[in-house]
Amino acid sequence: KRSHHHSVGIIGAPFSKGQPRDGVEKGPDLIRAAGLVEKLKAQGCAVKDYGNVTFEEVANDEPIGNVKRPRAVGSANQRLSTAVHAVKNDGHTCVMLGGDHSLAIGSILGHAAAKKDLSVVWVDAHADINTPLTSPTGNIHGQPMSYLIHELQSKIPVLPNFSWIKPCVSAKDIVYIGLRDVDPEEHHILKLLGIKVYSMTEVDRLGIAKVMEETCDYIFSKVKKPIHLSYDIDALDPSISPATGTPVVGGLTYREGIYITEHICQTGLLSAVDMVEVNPKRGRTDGEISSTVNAAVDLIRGCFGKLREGNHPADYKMPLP
Ligand SMILES: O=C(O)[C@H]1NCCC[C@H]1CCC[B-](O)(O)O
Ligand SMILES: [Mn+2]
Ligand SMILES: [Mn+2]
Ligand SMILES: [Mn+2]
Repeated sequence: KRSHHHSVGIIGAPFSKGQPRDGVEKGPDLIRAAGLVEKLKAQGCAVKDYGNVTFEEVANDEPIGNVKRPRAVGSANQRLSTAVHAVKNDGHTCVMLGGDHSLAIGSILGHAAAKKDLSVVWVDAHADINTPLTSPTGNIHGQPMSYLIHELQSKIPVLPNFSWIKPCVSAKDIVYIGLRDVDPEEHHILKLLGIKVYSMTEVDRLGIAKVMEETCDYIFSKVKKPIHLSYDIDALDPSISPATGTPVVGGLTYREGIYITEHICQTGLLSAVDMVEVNPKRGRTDGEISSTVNAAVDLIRGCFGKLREGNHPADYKMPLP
């Protein structure tokens, strides 16, 4: 039995109520259908697919203030956090397939329940750090980080089905990569908390290799913490991943996106990864959908050792005549 460098636990989270567009709940099964499990096994990973989380129907989920579908989002994330906690307790690196980015609430909290001190690398066109009171849309996929950060808790109102949520990440343990569409209120929060941000300007100025070098120096500067990588597919340029809810021009190239996951992998500290916001209904052609889904698969493969130079098993022996 070949030794496995990576042991992967996959959870599907077919959930869309953190935002208004149908289709993103199809992400998990589309990513599986593109061969994620088989491809991870082919590159030497041990893989266990835990299936999809089932979410309860919530009736009369009226907005609270302008916060939309709070009860469904709170309930879904509580169930997801339980599932992620179990995967971590089984000793795997957890892969959470979304679904919209509100699911990072449950993914990060479930991860933190198993590994108390986390660093978060958030790869996204967006900061997703609006509070319920600053959000311009009320869509919770634009807010997940606000519920998780210790320093923001005085700004968070009580919401139904959110009482189980306790902050688990410090501002100093967060790095953003890929930002290019940030609300003014979010920008104020990022500056107020002094959160490390590599926007697309820094990606252009420094180059992705320097961004990743600095990211790792920053999050490991004091003590090495397990990494939670939360990857919104809309971090990539829409020329690569158009089938998503909130595409923004001027994104990461496919190569930059892959470099991020290759680099995170080689730290040996990746403990959980989210791959969210793949929405087939936002692709205008089958080609746009497959380009988006295949990018998601390739990014995850980069998290678990796939290298563009090639790979070969440690125990490989050339055939002899
Ligand atoms: O808070 C919001 O609704 C908006 N704020 C500015 C960016 C776009 C949108 C949030 C997008 C959420 B994401 O990153 O999960 O797609
Ligand atoms: Mn986004
Ligand atoms: Mn996002
Ligand atoms: Mn999105």
